[in-house]
Amino acid sequence: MLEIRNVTRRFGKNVAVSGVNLQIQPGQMVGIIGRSGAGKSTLLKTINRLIDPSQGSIVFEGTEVSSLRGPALRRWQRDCAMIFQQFNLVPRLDVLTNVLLGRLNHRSTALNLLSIFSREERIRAIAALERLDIARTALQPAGTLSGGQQQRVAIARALMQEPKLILADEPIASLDPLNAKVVMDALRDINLRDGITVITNLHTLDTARTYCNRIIGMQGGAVVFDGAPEDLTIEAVRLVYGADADGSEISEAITSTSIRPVKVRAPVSAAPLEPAYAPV
Ligand SMILES: Nc1ncnc2c1ncn2[C@@H]1O[C@H](COP(=O)(O)OP(=O)(O)OP(=O)(O)O)[C@@H](O)[C@H]1O
Repeated sequence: MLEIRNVTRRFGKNVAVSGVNLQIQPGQMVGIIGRSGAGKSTLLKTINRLIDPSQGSIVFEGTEVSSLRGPALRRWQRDCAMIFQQFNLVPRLDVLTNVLLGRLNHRSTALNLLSIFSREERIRAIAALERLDIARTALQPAGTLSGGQQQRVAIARALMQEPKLILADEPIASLDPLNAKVVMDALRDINLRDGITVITNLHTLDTARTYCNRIIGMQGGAVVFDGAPEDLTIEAVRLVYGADADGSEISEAITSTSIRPVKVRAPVSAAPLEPAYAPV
């Protein structure tokens, strides 16, 4: 179990995450929603220790990960794979090598310096690519792939880490609806078949409702909603997102980052990943 105990993170005077307490059971698929600046990314990054909490602690299976250093911290970051909106691949390296980079924290520094990967590691990397239906791209430079394919490479790289947790920071925010569905389906498959806990920031409510069995809503750095998708009533949504400044209805395709809502044309439930937003 992952426990976030009274975690606060400040940047100067700005409180990005404020007194967050959460317990996340193994195997959950958790969606974090909230407006831009609500603290979603900061919370995920404190779990992975890309950012350290200013106060509070994070405990995983009885180990306080918020105080780990050196090799123990690297082992935690291996157990806790991270997927980013912008994929974070090495564009000039081929896809297979990008996936193999997921093994780095499993190996000695010498092997890493020599970039020597075993036959078994290569077979596993190809199997991960096959699972995500992109094995045919294995020898292409990662930068030549579409956004959806690159995100699938990033997921294959995460799988190579053999993680206990996958943290995904707006994994579909840069993708078109079809690729967004492919990526979310892949994360759900990993969650269901491998039992890996997935915690993902999402910028649309309908995606959170469709894929997650628990939704956490953040507002001003604090958790203001924590429950099942069916408990996310319109009142709860208003609590998370606040009342719309222009008085327009909050839509299921409400966004948190670089995209802003426009007047919605049709009930979104009919088309879960249909975008009802326009690029800024
Ligand atoms: N490295 C940083 N230095 C200073 N302030 C930061 C830093 N990272 C985040 N913040 C601030 O912390 C607050 C929360 O940011 P965060 O990125 O966690 O929000 P978010 O909910 O993920 O937003 P978005 O959906 O836009 O990514 C914001 O006010 C942001 O400006």
